[in-house]
Amino acid sequence: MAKLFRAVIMGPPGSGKGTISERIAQSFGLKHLSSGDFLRENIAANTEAGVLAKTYIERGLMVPDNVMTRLLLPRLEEMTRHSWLMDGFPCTLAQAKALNSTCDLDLVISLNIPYETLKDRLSDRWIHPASGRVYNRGFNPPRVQGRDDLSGEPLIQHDNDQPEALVARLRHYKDVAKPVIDLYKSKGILHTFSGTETDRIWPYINSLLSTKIPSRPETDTQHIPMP
Ligand SMILES: Nc1ncnc2c1ncn2[C@H]1C[C@H](O)[C@@H](COP(=O)(O)OP(=O)(O)OP(=O)(O)O)O1
Ligand SMILES: Nc1nc2c(ncn2[C@@H]2O[C@H](COP(=O)(O)OP(=O)(O)O)[C@@H](O)[C@H]2O)c(=O)[nH]1
Repeated sequence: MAKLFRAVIMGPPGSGKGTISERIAQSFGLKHLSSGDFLRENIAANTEAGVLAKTYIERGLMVPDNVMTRLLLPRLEEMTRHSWLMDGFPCTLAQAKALNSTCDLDLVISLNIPYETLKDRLSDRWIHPASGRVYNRGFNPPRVQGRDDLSGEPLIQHDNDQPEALVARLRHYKDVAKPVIDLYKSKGILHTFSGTETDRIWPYINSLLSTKIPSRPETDTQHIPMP
């Protein structure tokens, strides 16, 4: 079996983690795991962790580390046959240490995007709340304005994506992410990408991953029978 590949993508809100994760998943056959998606699934299924997490998310707060690790680590432990890319976790040092005790990461991508760019993107981010799919009127507009492409349901904007909330969110990100970034730097697995446009950053990420993942993982490869 091809060697499994485990990666994490980090960056402030609006840096393009979700957008780039989708491209990586498509190009390299990794499973895109998202902490936000796990939380939404657990909230929808009314699990114990989901009910607890909801009380924090509704107040615009981060979910406590012990709830996040209780929720995510068992899911990762189950993924013994898959290569994956995790988006949104770890975001604190405690989460990173817990992840470290579960698996060895091959690579960490950190996105470094200027404040003005984040502000512009997030003030125009439209979200389909049930799925977490995101749109941006300039960059990837929905086919029908204000509606999700797949379900046709209405899109919403989050108050905390608006500029008034962004400075505090970014300050919080910088404070909690710094020790995580330092940890991955010391392990020699951190790769930082800077820029204002996803389309210009993507080729660099693509070529880095091409050197690390020689072929699509076996589990995702289609076997075409010989004629
Ligand atoms: N690793 C985590 N630790 C604690 N709370 C988390 C974590 N990941 C997600 N959450 C919480 C806080 C978020 O408000 C909520 C939804 O997450 P997510 O869908 O990633 O949206 P977000 O809009 O806050 O992130 P971003 O702006 O970076 O995309 O879940
Ligand atoms: N204008 C513009 N918008 C982008 C670009 N890359 C991503 N976006 C949009 O910016 C917003 C934030 O991207 P997202 O992937 O959700 O970032 P995340 O918060 O780090 O997961 C979304 O509305 C994306 O559609 C870009 O290069 N230019």
